[in-house]
Amino acid sequence: MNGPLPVVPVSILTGFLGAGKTTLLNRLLKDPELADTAVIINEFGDVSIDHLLVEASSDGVIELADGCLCCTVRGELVDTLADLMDRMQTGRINPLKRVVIETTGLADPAPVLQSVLGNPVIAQNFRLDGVVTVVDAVNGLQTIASHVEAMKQVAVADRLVISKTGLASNDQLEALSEVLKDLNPRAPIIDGASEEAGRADLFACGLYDPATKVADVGRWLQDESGEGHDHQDHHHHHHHDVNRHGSDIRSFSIVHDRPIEPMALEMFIDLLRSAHGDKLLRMKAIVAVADRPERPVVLHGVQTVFHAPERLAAWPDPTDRRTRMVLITKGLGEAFVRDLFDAFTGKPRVDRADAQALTDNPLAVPGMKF
Ligand SMILES: Nc1nc2c(ncn2[C@@H]2O[C@H](COP(=O)(O)OP(=O)(O)OP(=O)(O)O)[C@@H](O)[C@H]2O)c(=O)[nH]1
Repeated sequence: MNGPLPVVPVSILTGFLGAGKTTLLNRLLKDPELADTAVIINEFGDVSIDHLLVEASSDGVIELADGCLCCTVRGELVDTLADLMDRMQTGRINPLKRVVIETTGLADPAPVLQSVLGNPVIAQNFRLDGVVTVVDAVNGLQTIASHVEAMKQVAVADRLVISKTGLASNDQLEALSEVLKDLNPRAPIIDGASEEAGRADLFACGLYDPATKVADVGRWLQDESGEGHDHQDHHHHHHHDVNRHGSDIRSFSIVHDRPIEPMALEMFIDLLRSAHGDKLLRMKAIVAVADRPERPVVLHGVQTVFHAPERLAAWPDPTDRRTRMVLITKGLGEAFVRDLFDAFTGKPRVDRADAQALTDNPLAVPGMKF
């Protein structure tokens, strides 16, 4: 038999909704240095899209679906790490050089860190080596000011990567850097567009040390280490984990099985963005568009910013060509968005306005002008 396996470094990739975690990860995974890396991704919502968009060979990506890593799925993370160790020990997988955990954008990082730092079994086999936090240059300031999770993600980081620098002004970048330095004076700030951000050693930060962070970090970790924490309470209630993040935050999805007319899609997105963008924390979709249904379009909305749509060459899973849309909203109800979608995609209901009525009468929906 072989001797004990070396302790595997675990890195955490975090950052608020839509900051650019998956984009950065996809870039990093091209570095051959990350060949023997297991990636654990976690997303909100009952419809999975992320795993379709991470460009790694599928056996390296483990998905923890449905729920947020800092809440319901925390136990699942510990089980997954234990299972990886078991598979290495029994030779079913090659020894891993590293594990990368990509958290959901709403994750409070403290319980995630505590899962690795504070669990005695996990700590025997894994060590926390690097928390990398992605901050969006356009929305970052606003997001840190309004979401405590985003602020904590910055404070716990070993390295801060600013994404979307090309979309922001110098003033925006300077103001953001000031805030980042206040919250986390020791973490280097790296331009996401730089070569440095794309190299595997971004993740290699050395053993995680809360003492190098602002004093609050130690306290957050301490708070999470107690047993009987109310995370358990969320276990049996689908969607309830979202409530940890504020009672007006909702995650829901829309699935549609017929291709959507390009114009209808554009109007739906336009209206959602212009009238309700501030309430739309995140929108992610893979869409069958009627002009070329065999080549789906991927859409990303992050607050009022909608990124350029991307046409995929083919469906990631050819057996499932349904349009899938995941939304995370704050103060914007599921029924409202669903009705709007139905109105534009030609599923009128007897008691509700259909698309024609909506476009004939711009006052029918506030803010709509075509
Ligand atoms: N222009 C530009 N766009 C970016 C950059 N990074 C990410 N994006 C875009 O931002 C959108 C969201 O990026 P993702 O990588 O999916 O963000 P995420 O943090 O993984 O999102 P969640 O998992 O939903 O929290 C996508 O449309 C990306 O193409 C960047 O550096 N520049």
